[in-house]
Amino acid sequence: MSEPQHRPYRRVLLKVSGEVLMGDTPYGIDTKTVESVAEDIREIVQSGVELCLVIGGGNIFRGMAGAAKGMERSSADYMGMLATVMNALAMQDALERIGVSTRVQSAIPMATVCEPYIRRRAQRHLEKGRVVIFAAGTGNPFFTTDTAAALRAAEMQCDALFKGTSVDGIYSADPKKDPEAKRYDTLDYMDVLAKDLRVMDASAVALMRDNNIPIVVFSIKGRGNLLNVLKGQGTHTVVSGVRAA
Ligand SMILES: Nc1ncnc2c1ncn2[C@@H]1O[C@H](COP(=O)(O)OP(=O)(O)OP(=O)(O)O)[C@@H](O)[C@H]1O
Ligand SMILES: O=c1ccn([C@@H]2O[C@H](COP(=O)(O)O)[C@@H](O)[C@H]2O)c(=O)[nH]1
Repeated sequence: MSEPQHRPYRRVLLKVSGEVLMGDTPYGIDTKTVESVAEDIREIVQSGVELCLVIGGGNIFRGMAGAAKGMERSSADYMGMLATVMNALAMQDALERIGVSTRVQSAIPMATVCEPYIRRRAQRHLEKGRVVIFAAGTGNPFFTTDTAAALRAAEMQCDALFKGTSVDGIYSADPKKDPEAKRYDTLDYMDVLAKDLRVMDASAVALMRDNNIPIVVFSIKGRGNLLNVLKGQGTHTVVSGVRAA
């Protein structure tokens, strides 16, 4: 497999898997894990990268899980979106405690808690060096935070979408289920879609393909991984329009 190509990124959207924020606990927010991710984020903000964040909600609630137990899907999805607001506030708190200036913007307006999502305002925050945390996904049920991350990455004209998750890249099959699965260094958008490699929603991958924004999948579990991957080092998979040789 070829070495991943490094290109400098000026503005990045980082999607953090909600499940990672559980740390070793079975549910919810592990403060130490949130603090560790916050330290990683501070490092890359200090390196001059403009950073926005989308955090999943899988550590608290997923709409599909509620629907599987008989809930109306839309109501369950709104609960999932509210879960992402809790994660966003936890991350904001951890970042501000270590001196990183942040704003939370929610796709579901909640005026007493955070700003509503306003695209031009978010861009201004980024220009000023603030980390913008986009909460409540897209604000619509039947979507996921992967799609929200892709949507905001396109709106913010990001140079890359980083997906920080619990696996260190995209494999030929789910590595948690298939120990024989092989990791790719690079992939074309179409490969991910055609091979049905389910590390990220197909709608998110298609949106990134249409806007020619590379996706970088890496494990955010190890301290320092984010900066390494940003430098083009460490283990990760880059998805772009460039097919591997
Ligand atoms: N081909 C594949 N390569 C790598 N990972 C895969 C693949 N197929 C499925 N996966 C799974 O995808 C998951 C990565 O997605 P993640 O858990 O971050 O989901 P998410 O829904 O975005 O996050 P959350 O809901 O926790 O916020 C990993 O747990 C991994 O086991
Ligand atoms: O745009 C969106 C984003 C999310 N949801 C709901 O939230 C949960 C948690 O998000 P994950 O991406 O699974 O971490 C998701 O399962 C949906 O129920 C949504 O409805 N719309």
